[in-house]
Amino acid sequence: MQQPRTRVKICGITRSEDLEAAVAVGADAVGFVFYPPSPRAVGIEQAAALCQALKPFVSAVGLFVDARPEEIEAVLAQVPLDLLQFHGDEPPELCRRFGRRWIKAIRMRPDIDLEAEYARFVGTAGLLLDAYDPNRPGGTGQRFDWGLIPPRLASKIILAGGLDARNVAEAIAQVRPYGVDVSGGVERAKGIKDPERMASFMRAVRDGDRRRAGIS
Ligand SMILES: O=C(O)c1ccccc1N[C@@H]1O[C@H](COP(=O)(O)O)[C@@H](O)[C@H]1O
Repeated sequence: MQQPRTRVKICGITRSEDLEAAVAVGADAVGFVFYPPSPRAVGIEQAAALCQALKPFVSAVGLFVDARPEEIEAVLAQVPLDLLQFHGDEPPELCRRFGRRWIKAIRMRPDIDLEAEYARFVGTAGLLLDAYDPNRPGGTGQRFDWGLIPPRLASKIILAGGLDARNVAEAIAQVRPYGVDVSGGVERAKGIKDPERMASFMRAVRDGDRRRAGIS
């Protein structure tokens, strides 16, 4: 079998130079946060302009947190998103109604039954797992217990939550996820990415891929 390549999304892009740097280091996807309380939030016109600069074969992901359907439609009318990321308490019916591919974020707590969540969100392209924080819906820079992930689901999982260049190789070797998603771990300030941190993160991901393939 081919050596697996863990897909990488760099989330919370707000500036064209950060988008270019993310693509240059090999990100498979970039994320735009349409959640106004976030320090990484972007407006519709800003995101549309950023997407124009996106190279082929790199996906644009739109992140929403319990947005109203008309707010999501307004974004979709102007921003060419490839994938929707639902990071709140959206029910499956809402996730499915836009005719776009989507992923559902699950905030991990010890009592979560991930098999049941995967069965509930029929049609999802994957489950994005993030740390649970009672006060913030995501982007907290916190990790969760990776041991809560059933190995059977690994190929459906996009691992997130407190990842950075120091821990992502171990995360990949242990969880063997389809992809990883990072925001705070590659920033120098909220919403401002650091090219060096993005490059080290990508190197660490490839290191994790070698470890998961048993090549070290
Ligand atoms: O980035 C944000 O501000 C954000 C706000 C609300 C929900 C999710 C958000 N980001 C997502 O959070 C995870 C983990 O981020 P971090 O690497 O721990 O900083 C990631 O999936 C982002 O897409």
